[in-house]
Amino acid sequence: MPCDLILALDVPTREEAAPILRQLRGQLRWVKLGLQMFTAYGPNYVREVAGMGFDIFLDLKLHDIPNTVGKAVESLGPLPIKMLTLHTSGGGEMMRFAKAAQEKTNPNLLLLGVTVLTSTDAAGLNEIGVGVSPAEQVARLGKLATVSGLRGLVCSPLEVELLRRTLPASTQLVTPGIRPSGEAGGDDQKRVMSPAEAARAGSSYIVVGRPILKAADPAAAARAILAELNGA
Ligand SMILES: O=c1ccn([C@@H]2O[C@H](COP(=O)(O)O)[C@@H](O)[C@H]2O)c(=O)[nH]1
Repeated sequence: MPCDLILALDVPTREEAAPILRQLRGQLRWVKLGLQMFTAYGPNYVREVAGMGFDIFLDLKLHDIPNTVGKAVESLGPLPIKMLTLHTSGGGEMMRFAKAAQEKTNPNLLLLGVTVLTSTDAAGLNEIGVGVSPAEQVARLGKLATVSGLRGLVCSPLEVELLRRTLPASTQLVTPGIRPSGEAGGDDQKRVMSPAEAARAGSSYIVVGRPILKAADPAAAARAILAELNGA
């Protein structure tokens, strides 16, 4: 199963983003715009990056009452975005409202349900009153998202094999928590794998931010990961 790279463009300014996008144009297909860039520059920046030829994953992780999330999806629908996130922990009704709004405003948009953040481990789940392992919670939320109409999930690559055994084969599994060493350390990501391991496990897409953005040559780091995926 092919696995593509999504660059998480988590930088403070558009000036910092510009040379990276310029150098990767034509080589990288997907760019993820998240809370940092969207809160700074808003919908116009989404249009601008899409206009450069990139496919846009808008990672806003919506989580609110069903009506509010549905209305937010309606407002976002006309944007040139191909993926949009919401938190599955918002519940089945919230996801159904989001799905209905997406079908109405942007039928080709893939809604992705975030299961358990890759920065959360068993202790982190326990801290918020969830007494099961990350894998069990991901399986539970993944099933809820699927019966609520979502066709894609965000999870750690560590849970991909488990989800592939239980969910429809067409489910798109998008996995952040990618570290080229394959090991967590030094930052907030806890449930991690290397790019090649994540691809072999069955990820549809991997999401990589800091390992590319903090490299001496970000464009070269992105190209190295693309090559690693091609060889996986
Ligand atoms: O569970 C999740 C969901 C989303 N993310 C996002 O992915 C990138 C990862 O960035 P790195 O710098 O490679 O850690 C970031 O934008 C997160 O908001 C995630 O990490 N985990």
